[in-house]
Amino acid sequence: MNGIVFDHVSKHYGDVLAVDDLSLTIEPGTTVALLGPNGAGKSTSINLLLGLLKPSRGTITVHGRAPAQAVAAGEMGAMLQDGALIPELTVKETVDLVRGLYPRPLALDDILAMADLTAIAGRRASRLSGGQAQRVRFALAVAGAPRVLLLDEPTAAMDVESRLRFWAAMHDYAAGGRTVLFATHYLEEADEHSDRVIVIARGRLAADGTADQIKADAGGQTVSFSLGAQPAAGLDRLPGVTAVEITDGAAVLHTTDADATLAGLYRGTTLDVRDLRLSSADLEAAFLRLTRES
Ligand SMILES: Nc1ncnc2c1ncn2[C@@H]1O[C@H](COP(=O)(O)OP(=O)(O)OP(=O)(O)O)[C@@H](O)[C@H]1O
Repeated sequence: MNGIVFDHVSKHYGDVLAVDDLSLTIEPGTTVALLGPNGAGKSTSINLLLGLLKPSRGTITVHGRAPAQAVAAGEMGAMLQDGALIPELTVKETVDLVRGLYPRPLALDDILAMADLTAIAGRRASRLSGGQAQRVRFALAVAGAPRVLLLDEPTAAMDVESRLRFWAAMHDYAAGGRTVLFATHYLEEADEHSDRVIVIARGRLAADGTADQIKADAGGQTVSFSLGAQPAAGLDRLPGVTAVEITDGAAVLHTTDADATLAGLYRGTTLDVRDLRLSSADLEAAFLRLTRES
C-alpha cells in the first residue's frame, strides 16, 4: 500500500489557488523535503495532509485512509509553525501529557533522549529558548510513535547548534522506517537531510527527485575558460552544450554533459583554451531556475 498519495489535489482560498492540481506518491520510509519559495503552498499541502483543510478538488490518502482517519488512528504526528506550549508545565510533564493521548506511545525517557531534552526535562516551558521549545514540539510530534511525521519549517527559529541537534533527532526517528515530510526554505537542509526533494512553486509541482538529480536536470554544469580574441563560433554546437555566454573574452558553456563538452572542445576545435574551470550548478541555481520557470 502506498504511503502518502495526492491525486490531482487543488485548494482554493477564495480567488487564491494555493495548491494547483498536485499529484504525487510518497513511499513509506522515505524522508522528503518539500521545498518552495514563500507562498508556494507548502503549509497548505501539510494542512491538507493532516485533514485540517479539505481539498477543493482531488483526494489525499495516507496508508489507504483519509487524512482525518489516519490522524485519529495515531498514524501521523506533526510539528507546525505555531504550536503553543503550556507555560507552567515542565518539559517532562508536557511530553508525558501528550504521550498519554496515544494508544502506543514511545517511552518517555526515549522521547526525551531523542529530542535531546533529558538535561532540561525539569525546566518549565516558559523558560525555554526558541530552539529548546522547537525540540519540545518535535518531542510532542513523535510521542505517539506515528508512522508519518510532518514538519513545517522545523528549524525556522533555531541557531546553528540547535539545527544540528534537531536534524540528528529527525534522522534517529526516520531510521525506524518511518516517513518524514518536512517543509523548508533552506536548500542546504533539503540537500543534506532528505532522500527526495519535491519543489513546488505557485502550488504546482516544479521538480521531484533526489537533490543530485534536480541539480543535474535543472542546473547542469558549466565549463568556463578564457577565450581571448579567438572566435566563439561553433561553441554552441559542442556536445551537451545548452547555452554559451561570452563576456570580455571569457567563455561560459552550460552543459548537461561536461565530459563530452570537454572532449569536443579539445578534439573538435583548434582553440587555445586557458584557465579552464569546471563547476556543478548548486541546488540554489537549480531551485531559482525551476521556480522562475513554473
Ligand atoms: N487562510 C488563507 N486565506 C487566504 N489565502 C491563504 C490562506 N493561507 C494561505 N493563503 C495563500 O495561499 C498561498 C499558499 O500559502 P502557503 O502558506 O501554503 O505557502 P507556503 O509555501 O507555506 O509559504 P511560506 O513559505 O511563506 O510559509 C499564498 O498565496 C497564501 O497567501
